[in-house]
Amino acid sequence: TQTQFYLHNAAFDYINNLDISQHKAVEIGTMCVVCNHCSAKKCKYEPPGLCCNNGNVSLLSIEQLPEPLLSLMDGDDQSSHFLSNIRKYNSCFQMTSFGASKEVNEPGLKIQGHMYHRIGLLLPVEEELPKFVQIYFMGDEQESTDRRCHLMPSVHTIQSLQNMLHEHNNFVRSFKSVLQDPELRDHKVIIRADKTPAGEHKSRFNAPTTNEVAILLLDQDAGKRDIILHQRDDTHQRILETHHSHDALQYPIIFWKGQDGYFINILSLSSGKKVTASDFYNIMVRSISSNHILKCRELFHQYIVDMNSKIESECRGKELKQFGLPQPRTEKSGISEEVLRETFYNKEELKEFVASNETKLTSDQANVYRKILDTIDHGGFFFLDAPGRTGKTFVITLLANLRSQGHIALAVASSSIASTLFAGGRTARSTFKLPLDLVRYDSPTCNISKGTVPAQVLIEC
Ligand SMILES: Nc1ncnc2c1ncn2[C@@H]1O[C@H](COP(=O)(O)OP(=O)(O)OP(=O)(O)O)[C@@H](O)[C@H]1O
Repeated sequence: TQTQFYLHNAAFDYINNLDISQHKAVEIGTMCVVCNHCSAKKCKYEPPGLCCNNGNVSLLSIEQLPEPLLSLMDGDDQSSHFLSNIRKYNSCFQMTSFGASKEVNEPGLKIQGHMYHRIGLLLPVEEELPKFVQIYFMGDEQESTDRRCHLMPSVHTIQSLQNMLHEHNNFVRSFKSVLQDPELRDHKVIIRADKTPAGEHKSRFNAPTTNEVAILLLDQDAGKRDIILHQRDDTHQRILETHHSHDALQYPIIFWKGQDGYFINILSLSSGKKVTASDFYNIMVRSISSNHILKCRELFHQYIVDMNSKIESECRGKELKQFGLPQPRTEKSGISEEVLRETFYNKEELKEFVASNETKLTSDQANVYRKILDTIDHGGFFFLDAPGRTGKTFVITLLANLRSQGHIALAVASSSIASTLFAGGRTARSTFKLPLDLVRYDSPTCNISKGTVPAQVLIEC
């Protein structure tokens, strides 16, 4: 049936309009299991250690929201309007831009490729309207509200959220103090990617604390992963997903205080091992009544997609076994890349090719072809010589017959150009590791050691 066929290689060939959960072999189910340690919600078959690693990772308790956010999340008159438009409200206050390498033009949040966030200048360049973080520093409170109301025309809510962030958000407060100091106006501001709070050792905690947020260093040397904000130069910087300030700069409605998100050096309290992004965010979305992230509707969806991309980017370069996936077959497991290269032909296609071309052989060609094939089992040497354009290459390509039966047939030629005549063709020099500096050796030998994979390939061919 279509669904049986569909699951084969489904992860590599995603089809948007097929509902994979309908397949009888797929059970996603509801998130009906709650972890005893961290209260994270999980699906039935997710392992116990998936969230907090059986209590080994713990995050700080969630602080109560300040007003007006508390009422807006918890059902005052404005609440339903706010929650229905929460992504728009967040965009009014986000300090970084949100982008993807490919956007899909469909309703809802649909993107493809990599997601990224960029941050620009603290102050707008001349004749440009302030945007993102610049709106916080427009000078006049009313002007900032008006600018934000272009995006979300709800003056009262915008104004009260703006006041809340000016009062509570560590980034806004820190940036403001830099901008207000005339002596610092031409300095760049660095938000360090790796930091240890003054007087503390980083292994003391396994969750970032709010009072270490927004460490701003002026005009020091910046590392590759640091965020640099210029006040004057017209530059935009892409923020790495694994920077601790990434989440707070993009989601001020969720991280109203500028709290840290995941960063790559968080250590587990008990084991001292590094906490992964996946551990961190599984606990972030834990089910406890005070967890306002779960109430953020579309903003929560965006956040989940964004954090998933962060987890994926952290996974790049790791081994499959770390995710419980089967390892590719390697040299140690008996089949190496070299053997795979010589056996990875589509046998059915080759059989068709051979069947349709064998019948075309002239009697002389067929004679040569049969003689070579008959010698395969006990070995032999042949030198095929005939006038040009009489079909020597044609006969040799028909030795695809061997590959169609799963045998190894190495196609080698003396030059690279000649080797392109054959499928899988390589130069004799590289295939047999022929020594090039014949002058220096009395009896030069090929550099293929016994018991190695190249030797195995030659033995099998
Ligand atoms: N029996 C055959 N039936 C159909 N086409 C053939 C046959 N033998 C050879 N050809 C075609 O004739 C052309 C020349 O053949 P091929 O390139 O194999 O000759 P060659 O002897 O290798 O030439 P050269 O010595 O110049 O390299 C090719 O297009 C090939 O497909």
